[in-house]
Amino acid sequence: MAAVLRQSAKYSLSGRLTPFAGPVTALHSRNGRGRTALSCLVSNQRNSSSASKIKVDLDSNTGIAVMTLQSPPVNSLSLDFLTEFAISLEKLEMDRGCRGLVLTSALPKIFSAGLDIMEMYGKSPERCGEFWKAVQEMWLKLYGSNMVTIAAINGSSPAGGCLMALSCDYRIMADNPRYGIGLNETQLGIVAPFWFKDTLVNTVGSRTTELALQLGLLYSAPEALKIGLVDQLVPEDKVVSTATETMAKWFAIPDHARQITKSMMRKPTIDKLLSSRESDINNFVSFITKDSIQKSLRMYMESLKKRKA
Ligand SMILES: CCCCCC/C=C\CC(=O)SCCNC(=O)CCNC(=O)[C@H](O)C(C)(C)COP(=O)(O)OP(=O)(O)OC[C@H]1O[C@@H](n2cnc3c(N)ncnc32)[C@H](O)[C@@H]1OP(=O)(O)O
Repeated sequence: MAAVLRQSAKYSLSGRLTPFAGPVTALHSRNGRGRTALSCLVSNQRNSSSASKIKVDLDSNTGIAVMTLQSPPVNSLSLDFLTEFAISLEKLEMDRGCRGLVLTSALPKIFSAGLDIMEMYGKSPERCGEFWKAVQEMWLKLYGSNMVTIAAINGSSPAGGCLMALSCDYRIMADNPRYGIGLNETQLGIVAPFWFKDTLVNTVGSRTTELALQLGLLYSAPEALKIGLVDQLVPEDKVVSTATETMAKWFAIPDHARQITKSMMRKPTIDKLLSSRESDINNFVSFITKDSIQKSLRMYMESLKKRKA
C-alpha cells in the first residue's frame, strides 16, 4: 500500500485539457496542445506504429489517427494494455499533425470487454493499486484529450469498454442489436466509482444513469441510441469510415474554441478525480481485495465460461 501511495504522490501527467488556465494556454501551439516529458520520450517514434495490443495509424494528410484495439480474445483492459494505451495516446496528443482520434477494434463482434477481470482477482494490494492507477490514467487522458475523439464501436462494449467509449466526444456504433454497451458493474457485484458515474451522467443525464447503474444495464445498440449513450448507428462495415467522415464537421470548428468548450464541460469531473486519486486507489484496493468481492468475481468468471460450454 505504501508503494501505491508513493507512486500516486509522484503522479503528474493527466487531465490534458487546460483551457481554464486561459485561452493563451490553449493557443500556445497551433492545435492548443503542449509538450511534456513523456512526449519527448515518444515524439521520435514513427507516425505509424504496430505495438502488440494497439495499432496506431496516423494519416498526416487528414490529421486523423485511427487507434485499433487488437488484444484477443476480447480487448480486455489489462495493465499492459492500459500502459500501451496511455503511451500511444500521449504520443498522439503531443503530435501537432494529429487533430483527431478514432478508436476502434480489430476483433470481430467486440469493441472491448472492459477491465481485465483477472487483473482484479487473486492479486496483491500493491498490484491492484498499480492496475487501478492505470485505469484512472486511461480515463484522465482520454476524457481530457484536446483532440477530437470518436469511438467507432464495432462490437460489444461492457463496463470499462463502455467507459472508454463514453470518454470520447462522439460515439458511432454498429447497428446490430446483438451488441451490448453499458456500465454493468453491479452485475459482477462491484460498484462503478464516482468518475464512471459522472461520465455517464454527463452523457445521458441523472435519472437514466441511476437506472443504468443500479440495474447494471447493458443496452443493445438501438436502445443505446435511444437513451443517447451512443450518437449514431451505422452498418458495421461503415463504422470507421463514418467516424473519419464525421471528423470534418468537428475539424471545421477552430481548435481553441472547441477545446475550451470541451474543458468547460469536463474539467469539473476531471478535477474531482485529480484531487482524490490516492483515496480512489485506496478505496478500490480495499474493496476489490475483500473476500466477498473476490468470490463474486470468481463466480462471474465461472458463469462466463459456463455460458460458453
Ligand atoms: C471500488 C470498486 C470499483 C470497481 C470498478 C470496476 C470497474 C469496471 C469493471 C469492469 O470493466 S469489469 C469487466 C466487465 N466486463 C464484462 O462483464 C464483460 C464480460 N465478458 C462478456 O460479456 C463476453 O466475454 C463478451 C465481451 C460479450 C464476449 O463474448 P464472447 O462470447 O465473444 O466471448 P467469451 O467466450 O465470453 O470470452 C472469451 C474469453 O475471454 C474471457 N473474458 C471475457 N471478458 C473478460 C474480461 N473482462 N476480463 C478477462 N477475461 C475476459 C472469457 O472468460 C473467455 O475466456 P476463456 O474461457 O476463453 O478462457
